[in-house]
Amino acid sequence: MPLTLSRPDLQRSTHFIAGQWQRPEVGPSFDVTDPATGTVIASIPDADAATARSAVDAAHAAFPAWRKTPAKQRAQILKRWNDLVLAHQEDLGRLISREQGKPLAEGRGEVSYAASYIEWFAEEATRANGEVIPAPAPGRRMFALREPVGVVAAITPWNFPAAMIARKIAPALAAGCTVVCKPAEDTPLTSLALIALAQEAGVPPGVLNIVTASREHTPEVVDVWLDDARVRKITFTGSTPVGKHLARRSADTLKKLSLELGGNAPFIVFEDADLEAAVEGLMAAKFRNGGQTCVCPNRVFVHEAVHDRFAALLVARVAALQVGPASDPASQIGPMINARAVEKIERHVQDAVARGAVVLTGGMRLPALGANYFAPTVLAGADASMACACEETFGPVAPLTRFSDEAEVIAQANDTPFGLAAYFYSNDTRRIWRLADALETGIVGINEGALAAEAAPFGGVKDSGYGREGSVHGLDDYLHTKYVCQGGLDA
Ligand SMILES: NC(=O)c1ccc[n+]([C@@H]2O[C@H](COP(=O)([O-])OP(=O)(O)OC[C@H]3O[C@@H](n4cnc5c(N)ncnc54)[C@H](O)[C@@H]3O)[C@@H](O)[C@H]2O)c1
Ligand SMILES: N[C@@H](CC=O)C(=O)O
Repeated sequence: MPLTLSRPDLQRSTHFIAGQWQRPEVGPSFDVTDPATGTVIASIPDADAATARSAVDAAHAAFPAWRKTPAKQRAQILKRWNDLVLAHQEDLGRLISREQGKPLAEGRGEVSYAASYIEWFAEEATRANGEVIPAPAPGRRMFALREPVGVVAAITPWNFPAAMIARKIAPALAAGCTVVCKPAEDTPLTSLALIALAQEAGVPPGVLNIVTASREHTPEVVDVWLDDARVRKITFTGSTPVGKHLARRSADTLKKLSLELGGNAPFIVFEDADLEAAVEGLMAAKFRNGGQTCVCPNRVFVHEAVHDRFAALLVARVAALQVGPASDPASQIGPMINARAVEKIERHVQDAVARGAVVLTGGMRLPALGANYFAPTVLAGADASMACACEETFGPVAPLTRFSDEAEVIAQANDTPFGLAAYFYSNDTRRIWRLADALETGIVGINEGALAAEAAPFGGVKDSGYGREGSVHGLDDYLHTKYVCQGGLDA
């Protein structure tokens, strides 16, 4: 089915550097495909090192003027960008769904979610206040000023192609930084459309630059940015191995880093929980975007007293999920992003079954729908020896594990190198605060499955990374503090 947009010009297929949409006359390109069908949607340029460098040249040249642009003016541009994103919600939602595969309702929802970060940081731009420090000696005035860090490189994932770009670019621009961006190779079209709207909103040439690259060429592009001392910050969302690689490789130029990496979220259901609410919460947290979200529960611990009742309620809901392409309005679970993703999910399920888990529903690919579909799955009898308990499955699989004791389940929940999100359901106030304190994660959901919001600090601990996106803390990652002291002021 052709992709029809009310603004066809939002479907861009070139780099955007120094305010120009640029497509090299010669040079490699790569295909963007619809994960539902495998059909090619677009062919876009595959950047090389020279293109990556020219993006930094543009961002570096634009930085002095942009940092001096009054915060209120930067805020007004961001507000116009927010308005344009919302005005084109349907087109952007269609683009997201087509290249990423999520159902159209979720695609539209992601557009509002992305816009909420742009609006939030438009407002935060005008509040990057410094401090006047009481001087410890006479005749001095002491200040802490907050300044933009400089050129920021943003590397984004495919699972939220609009929201992850917005959550990085909006605070960078609000702080007065300029940006070079490389979107995920699976979903570049949404990013290009967002940048086209930013240009329309009045972001000056060079302030925002985007280059597209295939998986093969991505290291060549990003290595240029890692080695270039003019790039002062890397902001990355994606897998932990790539995040660690970026941390190692940026050490020589001591860049500031924000890393939003993988998770292995526990979801704990205590015997005193409201089971219907817990099932509802798990459905929202686990099956959003087909389970391809960094905060998706990866391990579900259920108290033995309620395990079978919870499992029955959950299986009824999961078995009823409608799987299909985004083009079908009835679809609730779309295709997985690509063949690698389906292979990993299948491997996790097969490994769990080989180690004694039982499939309560799902458990297999759905080839009649297409190569990238996997049935929403519930497993019982999961344990810590299984791959699905140690690695992020990133798919629609809920592995259930019985537990009997609070201390034991806390230890199990924390027994992972990851620490992004954790969820639990309980109605015991003392237990609630014991758990909130004991869980080693950056985010805790208590009787709630949907946690992300522009006003909330999003980020992890341990191997899930560092830095916070969104909230009043989200701007800090794009600012540094300059201490200024004036002496000789004694009367
Ligand atoms: N935290 C998240 O939101 C998130 C998002 C996507 C994937 N993941 C995790 O990562 C797993 C693999 O997914 P993926 O392969 O798309 O993630 P990935 O980390 O490989 O890709 C994320 C981004 O990093 C870029 N990238 C890849 N290799 C790079 C390199 N050597 N140097 C610089 N940039 C590089 C990609 O092009 C993409 O833009 C998933 O199964 C999931 O566990 C997490
Ligand atoms: N999708 C997350 C980010 C990573 O997947 C969010 O809920 O914002």
